Amino acid sequence: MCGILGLLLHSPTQDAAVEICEGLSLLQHRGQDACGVVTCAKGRFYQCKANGMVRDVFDKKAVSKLIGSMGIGHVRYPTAGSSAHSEAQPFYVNSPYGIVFAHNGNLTNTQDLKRFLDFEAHRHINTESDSELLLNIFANNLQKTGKFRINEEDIFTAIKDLMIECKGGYACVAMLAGFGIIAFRDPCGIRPVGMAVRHTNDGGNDYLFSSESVVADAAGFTEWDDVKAGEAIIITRTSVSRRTLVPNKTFAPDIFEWVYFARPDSVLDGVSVYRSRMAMGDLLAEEVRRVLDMKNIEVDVVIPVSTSQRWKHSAYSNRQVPDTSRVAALNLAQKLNLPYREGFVKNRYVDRTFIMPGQQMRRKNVRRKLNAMALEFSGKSVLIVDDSIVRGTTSKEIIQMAKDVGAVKVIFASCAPPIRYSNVYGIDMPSRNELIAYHRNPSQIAEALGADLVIYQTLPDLVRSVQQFNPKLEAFDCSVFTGEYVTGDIDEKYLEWVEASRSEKARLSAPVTEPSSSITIPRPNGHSNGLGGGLTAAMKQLAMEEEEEAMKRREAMVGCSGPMNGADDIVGLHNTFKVGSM
Ligand SMILES: O=P(O)(O)OC[C@H]1O[C@H](OP(=O)(O)OP(=O)(O)O)[C@H](O)[C@@H]1O
Ligand SMILES: NC(=O)CC[C@H](N)C(=O)O
Ligand SMILES: [Mg+2]
Repeated sequence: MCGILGLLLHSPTQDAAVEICEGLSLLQHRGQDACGVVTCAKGRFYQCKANGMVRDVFDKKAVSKLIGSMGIGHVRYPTAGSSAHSEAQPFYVNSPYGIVFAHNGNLTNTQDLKRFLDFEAHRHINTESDSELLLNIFANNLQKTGKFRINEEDIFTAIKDLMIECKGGYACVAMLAGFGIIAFRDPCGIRPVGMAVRHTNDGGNDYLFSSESVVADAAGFTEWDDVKAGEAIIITRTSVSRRTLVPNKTFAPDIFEWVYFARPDSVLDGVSVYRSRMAMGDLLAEEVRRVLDMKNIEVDVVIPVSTSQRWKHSAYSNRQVPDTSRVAALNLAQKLNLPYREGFVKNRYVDRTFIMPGQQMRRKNVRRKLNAMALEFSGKSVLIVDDSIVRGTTSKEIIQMAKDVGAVKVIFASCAPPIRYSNVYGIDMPSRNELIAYHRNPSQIAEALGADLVIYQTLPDLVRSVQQFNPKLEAFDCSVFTGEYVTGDIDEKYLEWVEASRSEKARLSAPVTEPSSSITIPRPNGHSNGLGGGLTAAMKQLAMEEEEEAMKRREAMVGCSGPMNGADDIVGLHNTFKVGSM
């Protein structure tokens, strides 16, 4: 799950960069590792990208160099490759025509694509990012037209072929130099992207593509319309063309977008995230009541995992972390007629922990992020509500915190069912073994977390929480709960490979060979960790993570210290590159 954005302004004399950066800051909750923007003016591209948050990478000087009235942007949460600067997006290829590309999701046939691009298309791939492969497949398909100038028809054909060739989850935005911006969504519509319009005073239209509708609302765009599964939209200065290219698959957006990823003030595929979370609280209340009655347990107070906040921290103000569990917890408390109290106070300067790289970093940050107020816990039987329990990092820490400040009983309720399976479509949950619910029943989970009782939402109720607001949504990707993958092509061998190559453990072991391939996956950042042989696994893990953090800091400072990805040069962070105009 990353954030993607595209903007084309009606006036060719206006710059798009400021609005793109503001939009990206509204999508920051979708990716905190790296961000980037590429704009286009008179057929030339201008780029700025680096590891770090939008507020850190895009200062006034950087934005002022991004000229041009159209552009695309990206915030990254890595699910393939590493966190290296070279894998920050948008990606660029100069041929054909000059293309930049930003991707949210994850491909599941990367080894086949890699082989094809190498042996048949003869395209050089310089990183481990699946998004670089996706871009090169798109470029190769456009190249096949052999045309000096292309049109919409050629682009639709290229994307249609891409949708047949590329498996997995992908919502993408692209820009062709001097031509326009493009958005498309995989045939199951697993990841979100939509479009909106802003009517200008001189009778023209500005166009926006964004992962979430909140960006459109904030920038005065209206007529939000989701890109359909298997559909592509091409916007030039003179036309908007849209076409469903692969119509026969089941539309199955990832239900975890409503559970955790998206902001509550967004509407995804016709369903308000906020309303769906209220419904999650209502339905979870019924399950909580049933279990508490059955076990004859009394609860004094309902406490969500975090508190709301808004802050002005940078040029891009009004950033708001989703704080997913609050909406549901409030409804749950009302339904059960129990007091609702904000027992945990959040340090607003610590970001989302689940999307942080490395377990050590995630654990450290839960404590830094949340503080339990003794007066709400002491001597009470508390029901803590969170949106989900994944690795158990957050819940374990806060259950302990609640006990430390005197809670006599801690019951933990989750708005999502137990998560027992890997995600392969763009959420970094590669390893079943790392999931607290894997091979555990609720009472074993409670024991592992240190809670007196854990209560989960049922899957039918979770589906109902979203579906009731748009009955046209007939299916969802619920693979993390069921192990059933909507693309229908994920087998045990693939899951084992993902697990072996991307789990926490994998980082400590030797490179992994991909299934039925001789290609090796290098360590994160493609370099040796330089550790001696006498360290314990835990010490190695910590040292690796610290080294990675330091590496990221160094990379963010100098702009590009890793391998290049087409557009990079060695002039530093705010590099500008130029390509021939069309
Ligand atoms: O079981 P875990 O592995 O800890 O993952 C689940 C937790 O991670 C997320 O919080 P996060 O801090 O990322 O974001 P938030 O501030 O939106 O709650 C989510 O809301 C859960 O609290
Ligand atoms: N979370 C995402 O959407 C990640 C996009 C892409 N797979 C990457 O790792 O950069
Ligand atoms: Mg949370």
